[in-house]
Formats: sequence, C-alpha cells, structure tokens
Amino acid sequence: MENEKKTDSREWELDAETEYRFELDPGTSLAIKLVQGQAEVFGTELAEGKQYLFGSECKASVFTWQGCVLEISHPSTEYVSEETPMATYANLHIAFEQMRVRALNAVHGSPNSDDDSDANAEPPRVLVLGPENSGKTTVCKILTNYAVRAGQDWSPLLVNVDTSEGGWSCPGAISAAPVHSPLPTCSPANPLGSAATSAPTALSSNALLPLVYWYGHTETKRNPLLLDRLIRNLGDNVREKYDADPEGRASGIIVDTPSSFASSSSSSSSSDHRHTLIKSCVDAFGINVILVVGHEKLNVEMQRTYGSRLSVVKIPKSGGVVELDHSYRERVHNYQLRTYMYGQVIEAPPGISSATLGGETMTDLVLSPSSVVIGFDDLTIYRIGEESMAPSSALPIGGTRILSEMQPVLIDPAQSGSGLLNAVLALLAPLNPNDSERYDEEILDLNVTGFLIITSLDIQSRKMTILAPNQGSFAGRTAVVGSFEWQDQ
Ligand SMILES: Nc1ncnc2c1ncn2[C@@H]1O[C@H](COP(=O)(O)OP(=O)(O)OP(=O)(O)O)[C@@H](O)[C@H]1O
Repeated sequence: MENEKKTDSREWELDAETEYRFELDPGTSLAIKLVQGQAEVFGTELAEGKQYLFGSECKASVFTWQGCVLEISHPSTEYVSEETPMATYANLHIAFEQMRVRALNAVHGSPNSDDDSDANAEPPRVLVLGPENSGKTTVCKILTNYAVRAGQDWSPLLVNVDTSEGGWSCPGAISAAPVHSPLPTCSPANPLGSAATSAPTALSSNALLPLVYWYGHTETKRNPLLLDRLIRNLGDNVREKYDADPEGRASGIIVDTPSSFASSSSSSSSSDHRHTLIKSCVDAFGINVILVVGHEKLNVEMQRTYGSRLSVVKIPKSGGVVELDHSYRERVHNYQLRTYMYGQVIEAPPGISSATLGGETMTDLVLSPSSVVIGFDDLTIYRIGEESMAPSSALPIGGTRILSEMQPVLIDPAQSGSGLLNAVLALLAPLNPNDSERYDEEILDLNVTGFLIITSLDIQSRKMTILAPNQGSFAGRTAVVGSFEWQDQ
C-alpha cells in the first residue's frame, strides 16, 4: 500500500479517436494502466487494470477508438494528438480482410457472391515502402495486429527485410514469421515481439518462430547482390510453406522494408540497387499491394513501374512518428543484441509493483547465455565478399577481380586483424551432408539457427570464447561474420 502512495502517476482522459504519445529517455521506464474504456498500442489492445511497462527509450502511442481513461507514470515527453491516420489504416485493414475472406472462400470452393470468377481471389500480399522515419514498421505492426484480432484465426506472415532493424533476431538479419497473437510493444529492442529462439516459449507473444537469413550489415548498399539473393531465398521458403498450406496462405503477407528502398539518391548505381531490391521483394513474395507511406514522388514512381499489374496506394504518415537519429539507432542495435543474449529487464517506475511487459505477466525475461571455450578448428567462419574491393578500373590492365561480392571468404581466427574479436556471428543450419550436392555458394542459401559472439581469442592456444544463448556444440558448424560488433556495457 505504501508503495502505491509513492506512484507519480497522472490520469489522462482521451476522447474517441485520439492518441496519447510518449517518448522515453535512456534509463527511464513508463507504466500505463487502462482505467476505463478501450485502448490499443499499435493495434494491440490493452486489458483493463493491468500495468504495461515500457523501457529502453521506447517511443510509442496509445490510441483509442471509443475514448478511455489512462493512468500513466512519468515519461520524458508526452502529449495527446487528435490527428492520427488510424481511420485510413483501419479502412485498409477492412479492404485486406475482404481479400482474405475471398481467398479463403476460394480455397474452400465456396463461391464469392459478388464475383464472377475466383481467379483473382488473392489474399493481400503487401509491401510497405517509405522514407526514413515514416512509420513503416508501425504500419506493418498495426495491420498485422488488426488481422490477428479479427477473430478469424488469421496468422499473417510478417516479413522484415529491414536489415537495420533486426526484427525478431539480431540487426543485420532478414526474417519472416507467421503471427498468431498480437505483437506487444514495450521496447525498441524487440519491435516485433520476441522470438521463441531467444525467450521463454511459455509467453504467447514469444511463440514466434521466424525463419532468418543473415545479411550482416545495416546498409543495403553495402552488398545489394547478397541481399537480393537472401530476399529470394526467403521468398522461396515462404512459397514452399504456402504450397503445403493453402488455408494459411489466405492470411496474407506484410513486408516491412528499409528506408533505403525509398530514398532517391543522386547516384544512379544506388538507384538501380533500390529498384532491383524492390523488384526482388515484389517477385519473392508475390506482392499485389504496395503501400507508400507519405512520399509523393515514390508513390508516382511505383505507380509508373507497377501500377498496371498491382495496386499502389499512398497512405498518410502519422504525425507521431519520431525522427530517430544515428546514435539512437546504434543504441537500439545494442539493446537488441543484449536482449537477444540476456533477455529483457525493464525496471518499473517507483510505486509500480506488479506490471507486465507487452501484456505478459513476467516483467523480467532474464536469459542466461553460456560462455564456452572452443578450438579455432571447431567452427568454420566465413565472411561474404571481400572487405574492401578495389573498383575494376583500379585493377591492372587485363586483371580480373578474384573475389566477388558473393564469394564466401574463409576467415582464419589466428590471423591478426581477422576482425573476429567481439564480432556478431550468425550460426548457419548444417551444410548438406551429401558431398555431391554441395556447391560453392551453399552457405549463402542456408538459414540462421542462432547468433553468437566471440568474446576472446587466444591465438597461442588456438582457442576462442563464445557467448551464445544456449550451450550447444559448435563442432563442425559454420558461421558467418558481418559488420556488427558486440559492445560490452
Ligand atoms: N503514432 C506514434 N506515436 C508515437 N510514436 C510513434 C508513432 N508511430 C511511430 N512511432 C515511433 O516512431 C519511431 C519510428 O517509427 P517506425 O520504426 O515505425 O518508422 P520506420 O519508417 O519503420 O523507421 P525506419 O526509418 O527505421 O525505417 C518508432 O520508435 C515508433 O515506435
């Protein structure tokens, strides 16, 4: 009881269709309780009377369709806005819902009454494009959550090809997971909820089982050829999954993209890359709707390129989207890596005793990674492509580049300057056991089973220490290093 008295919280009464927005500074947390009415955070409903915790510099909003009363402890920045694009997003959701129902009817052989043919009864496969800080991830989350909440047992496939974000795993990865229950928002460390691979599966929001490929860098322009290949690999997997599950396919696909897909750069080569990568997504996931978030020029560009064969829809950007700067994004990468290894701990603000993380009753999702010492030869480590490539024009006349951007280059941990100390490595699925089916670039096509960090290298005794979420054996395994570094705080 004494605890309750110290709570520095305030009641906010929100009118229908308004939203309460907040931002948190480093090291602070926030608790929100729905006292009365209906409220949701990026499409996930809040239950009345529960304390929801937010931390790790989270920036988000609580929207209400019908009005509500909230009890909120002290955030760093807060305000209420009456102008939101939620009505547009809800209309989009309704349109997608109709597409899903028609697609499912077609699978079941039930006629779609208003339709003369079921041939175009396709579920929504949506590509969300937009510039930096336009709210793409948030739109994807809202549309996914609304689909899950529709009560039709939909489990839309959420695909993240934004390598600067990391989705369910580590930054630098691209991934896809069918979503069965609303995605919580509590920290930018896991913007799409936590995956079963890094958190207790007892929590419903952690039951996500993503398929992950490792690109290894933030910037798409660093190796667009590799990213193109990984997107196509992800698409092939999704197609296989849906070939075997036509009912599941009716839930549709929502693809979140990096802002580099939208930024028109002056250099023609990066513009080429961007078009190639958008096209890889359109082909890989059979996209039939492109949503352009608040960008007139990109909308016109997409209309011109794709307007004749799929729907291109421009949607407004929310005024609540926060401009995230470079140093914030770097801090978020660190939060993500730390959360992957150690779980999520958000300390409740003073006076709040029982709180939930994203609606789950546990506040401390503490994980204990293991630190193991292995021999240099236990793990085969590659980097994809050469670190720095001289332009072809700089090569001697008649010289050809030996290493391509797609070439797996074997790294020797014993070599000084290997760049492995504190590097984040993706552990790949096993190579094909049948030697005759192996091929040079096989490791580009293997998905990721986990991530690890090399925390020390002992060159004399040819041993290294590895931090990993679980104590598996690494003998005979293959890992790929990218450009992410573990920072021990
Ligand atoms: N309505 C809102 N109110 C408050 N914060 C919001 C709102 N919408 C989005 N945000 C926050 O703004 C930030 C940027 O949003 P989001 O990540 O969706 O944008 P993005 O376009 O995907 O970003 P990126 O530039 O990384 O591609 C996030 O921290 C998100 O939680």
